[in-house]
Amino acid sequence: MELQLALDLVNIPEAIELVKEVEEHIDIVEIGTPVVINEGLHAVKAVKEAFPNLKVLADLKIMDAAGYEVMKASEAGADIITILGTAEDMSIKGAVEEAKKQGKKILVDMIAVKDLAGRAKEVDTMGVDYICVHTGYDLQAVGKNSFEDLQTIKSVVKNAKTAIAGGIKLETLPEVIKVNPDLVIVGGGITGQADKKAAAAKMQQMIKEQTVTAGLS
Ligand SMILES: O=C(CO)[C@H](O)[C@H](O)COP(=O)(O)O
Repeated sequence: MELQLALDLVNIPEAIELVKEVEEHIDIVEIGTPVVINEGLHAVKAVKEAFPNLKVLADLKIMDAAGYEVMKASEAGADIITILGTAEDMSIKGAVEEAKKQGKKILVDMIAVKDLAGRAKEVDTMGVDYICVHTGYDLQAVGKNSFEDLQTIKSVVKNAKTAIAGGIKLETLPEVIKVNPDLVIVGGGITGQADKKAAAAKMQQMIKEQTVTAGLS
């Protein structure tokens, strides 16, 4: 099980400072959609250059022109690129094809997918690397989370790795990791803490303990 730090509300220098604090406790840095909107793919390039040993995920939430956008993110140094589960099958297949050409990975974000089990089964046949349940900020604001959705995809996904994002905090992490996703994505649960390093370290420790308990190490 891996830990991904999501950076959504920072500029490039702030992103680099933040990652410096927690780099030893995370596996993947996400350049969040708002950062890409504000800074462009320069943010992906700058973070990858500053931390070549960390994987960088570009949260483009691609909806169309997938092959081209995967190519541009790959050129900027992204290791993993996101596409929406609500995109056309042809777009998802195009993203996978380009990612394979570039030696990169595709994460499908299932935000706003209505038939989660059905769509997860379909997407799982398309060669994607990760399928991620996600409660976005707008639904977090009304008290929603993706914990049950994680169980749903765990029961139907046979090929891809599973991931979860959206409002995960230290207090709710145990509920998440007991379902054994392959990837846990945390933004505000680390970046909103006064001691970010301690929060990331604690989360990493809890994930490692669960991975050993489940015999997945
Ligand atoms: O993709 C995102 C928002 O669309 C966020 O990066 C993701 O939800 C993780 O951040 P947080 O833990 O703060 O919810």
